[in-house]
Amino acid sequence: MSINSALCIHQVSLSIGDKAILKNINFGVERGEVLGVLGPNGAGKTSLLKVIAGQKRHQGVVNWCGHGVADYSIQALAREIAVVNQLNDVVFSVTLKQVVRMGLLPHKTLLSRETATDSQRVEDAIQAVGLEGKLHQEYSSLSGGEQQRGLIARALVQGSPLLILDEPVNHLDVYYQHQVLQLLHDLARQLGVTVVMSLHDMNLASQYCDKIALLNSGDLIAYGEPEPVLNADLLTRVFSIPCEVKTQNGKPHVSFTPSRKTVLDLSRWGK
Ligand SMILES: Nc1ncnc2c1ncn2[C@@H]1O[C@H](COP(=O)(O)OP(=O)(O)OP(=O)(O)O)[C@@H](O)[C@H]1O
Repeated sequence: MSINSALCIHQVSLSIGDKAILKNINFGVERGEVLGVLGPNGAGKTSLLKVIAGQKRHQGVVNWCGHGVADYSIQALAREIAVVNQLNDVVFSVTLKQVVRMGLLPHKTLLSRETATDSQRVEDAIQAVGLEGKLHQEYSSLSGGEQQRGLIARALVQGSPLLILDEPVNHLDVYYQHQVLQLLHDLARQLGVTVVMSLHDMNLASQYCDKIALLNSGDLIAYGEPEPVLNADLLTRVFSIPCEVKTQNGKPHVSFTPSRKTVLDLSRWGK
């Protein structure tokens, strides 16, 4: 990890009450890299993304391009960092186009009007995520996967050089999982956008991420390229399920082989 990395996470810790959520995390991400944050439920993935996005008070340093995220004004931070949270951040009655248009706000003043170029940018982003037929549909009536793609379109419109996404493919079918991850990968490669996202699917992470951060109970267990991090012994230990890793198309491919025994006690639910 370099202290000079575009995104530098240095000795970052987060506690809530007496619970340590993140423990002395250190890594760096370069411009145009795609980082996948992996780990079991409760490992601290969302908390880490919120810390990086400047949404949670923490100990230690989070620098983006040499400046602490806490030092940016709210509008300057929104120009630098676009965030796609897990679904639920649009609660009022608006169309898809209006939601995506919100991505323009960090670039506008109170009095500035939307230009033809702005409008085209919004429509292009909606097209990029395959929702051009839904422009005027009420956002809340879209399916979970369509809403997710709408939020990604909003982040595209925002045009920030750092893109943070919490489980961006969670609600997507297999076709759109690959479409969205390929789009994020292309943004990184072609426009130099730095992408940081949490994922649960290790094989998607292996295919689309340059680096992987593996968290467990708030600790950074491993960090680096997919091959050393997606290691069978390590994953078996972290996820408590036997696991095998083979190489497919030059990338690690992970298969878990769970035992059929359940740890949940169903005896009280019988007749
Ligand atoms: N406000 C809070 N108060 C108490 N505990 C919290 C709070 N926010 C998060 N936590 C705890 O911090 C831990 C990490 O939560 P986080 O949401 O970051 O995990 P995650 O890795 O994203 O999990 P998941 O895969 O289930 O989404 C969890 O044990 C969670 O219960």
